[in-house]
Amino acid sequence: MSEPHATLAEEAAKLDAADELRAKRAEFVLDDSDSDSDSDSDNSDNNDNDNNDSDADDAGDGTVYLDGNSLGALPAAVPARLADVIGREWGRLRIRSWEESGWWTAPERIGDRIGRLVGAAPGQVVVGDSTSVNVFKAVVGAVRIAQARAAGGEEPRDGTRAESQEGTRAEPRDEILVDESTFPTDGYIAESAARMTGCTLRPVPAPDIAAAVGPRTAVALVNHVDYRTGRLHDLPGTTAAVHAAGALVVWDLCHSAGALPVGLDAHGVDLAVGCTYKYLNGGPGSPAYLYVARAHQPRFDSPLPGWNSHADPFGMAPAYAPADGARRGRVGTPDILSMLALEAALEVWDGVSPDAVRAKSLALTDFFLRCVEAYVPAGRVESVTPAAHQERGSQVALRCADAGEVMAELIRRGVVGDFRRPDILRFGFTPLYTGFADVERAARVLAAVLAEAPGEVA
Ligand SMILES: Cc1ncc(COP(=O)(O)O)c(C=O)c1O
Ligand SMILES: Nc1c(O)cccc1C(=O)C[C@H](N)C(=O)O
Repeated sequence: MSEPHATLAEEAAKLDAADELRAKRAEFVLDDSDSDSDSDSDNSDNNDNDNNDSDADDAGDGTVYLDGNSLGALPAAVPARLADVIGREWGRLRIRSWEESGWWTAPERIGDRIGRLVGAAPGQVVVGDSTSVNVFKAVVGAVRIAQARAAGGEEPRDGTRAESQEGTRAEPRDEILVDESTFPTDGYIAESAARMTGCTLRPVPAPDIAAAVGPRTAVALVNHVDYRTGRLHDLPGTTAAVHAAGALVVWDLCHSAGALPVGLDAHGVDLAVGCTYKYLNGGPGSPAYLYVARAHQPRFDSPLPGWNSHADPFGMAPAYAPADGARRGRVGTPDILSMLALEAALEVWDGVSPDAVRAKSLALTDFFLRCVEAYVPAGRVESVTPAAHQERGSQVALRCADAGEVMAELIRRGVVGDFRRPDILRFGFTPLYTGFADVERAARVLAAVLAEAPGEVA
C-alpha cells in the first residue's frame, strides 16, 4: 500500500532534523532567487537537458539541485578566496606567488587533501589536468609497469610470481580490460593506449572483470560507480582478483569520490583517477587527480613527462629525469585559478568523515526510491540503480521512454537532475547539501509531471 504524501513529508522533516550533516548546507550557495534570468547553466546541450531552470520559481520554493553528480554546487568560501588569489596573489605578488603563495606545491598539497577522502596516505595523489588526460597517464603507466615486470620476471605487489612456471618466462602482458559500460572518454583513451602499447582492448562488464582477467592481462580499467545506472562496482574484490592474475588495476573514481569511502590504500589499488567537479564541488572544469600507489611510484613511467614532473624542473636540462613521488604524475604548469578554487572548495570537508557521507547518501537514495514508489504510478518508471546498498553509488537512475521531455519539465518546475539518452532520468544526491525534504519534493514533482504526460516504461 502506498505511503501518503503527508506521512513522507513529515518523515522528511524528522530525518532533516536528525541529520548530522545538516549544517553543511549553509556552506554552499544554493539559493538561486537573485540569479540572472539569462543564466542557463543547466540548459547546455552538453548537459543533455533541454530546458531552463530560471523558471524554477514556478514551483514556488526554489530549486532542488540533484545534479551534483555532474557539476557540484558552489561552496560559499570560493568567491572570496578566488578574489584574493586574483587581486593579491596574482595582482600584487605576481611571479613571487609561485613560492610565497604556495602555487608551485599546490598540486601535491591539494592532492593530499583529496587523498584523505579516497583513503590514500599523503604523497600519492597529485592534482592537475583533466580526468581524460589522467586516464591516459594511468593506463599507459600501468601497462608499462606490467610489461616491465613480465619481461623481468619480477614479483608483483601481492607476492604472486610473474612467471607462469618456475624458471619459465611469463607470457607477454598485452591485454587491457575495460568495463564495457564505461564513461566514453575512458574507453576512447584505453583504445588509444592499447594501440600505443601493443595491447588489445577487451571490453568486459565490470562485474565480470574478476573472472575475465588472465595471464596476458596487463591492466584493467574500471569505473567505481557507473555514470548511467549508479551501480557501485566491487573495488576490493575486483582489485584482489586482478592482482591474483598478476595484473594492475586503474579505478576511475569520478562518481564515487566525495560520495562514499573508497579505501585506495586499504584495498591495495594500483592507480586511480577522478574529477573534482562532481561530489568534490571544485567548479566547472576544475582539475582532476591521479593516484599512483607508493609502491609503484619508482617505476611509474609517465607517457607525458613534462617539465613539471622533472626531478629538477628549473635545471632546464635537455634530458628527462623523473621526480620522485606524486610529482612524477605532473605534466605542465598547473591551472592555478581552478586549482585554488578547488582548494577552497575542499574546506567544506573539514571535520566530515566519508563514512558519515555514505550513511546519509544511502539514506537519501533509499528515501527517494520509497517516495517514487509511493507517488509514481506503478510501472511508469523503472529504477536501473541496484537496490542493494553494496551495489549503489549516490545517484538514482530511472528509466522511462519519454525521459527527455520529463526531465525538461522537471527542470522547469525547479527539480534539476539530468537526462542521459535515450531514456534515463538521473538524480544525484550530494549528502553535504541535499536534504530529505528536497528528496520528497523531487519525487512529488516527478509524480505530477509523469501524471500529466502518461507514457510507457522504455
Ligand atoms: C566516469 C567519468 N570519467 C571521466 C569523465 C570525464 O572526464 P574529463 O574531466 O576529462 O571531462 C566523466 C565525466 O565527465 C566521468 O563521469
Ligand atoms: N564534464 C561535463 C561537462 O564538461 C559538461 C556536461 C557534463 C559533464 C559531466 O561531467 C558529465 C558526467 N561525467 C556524466 O556522468 O554524465
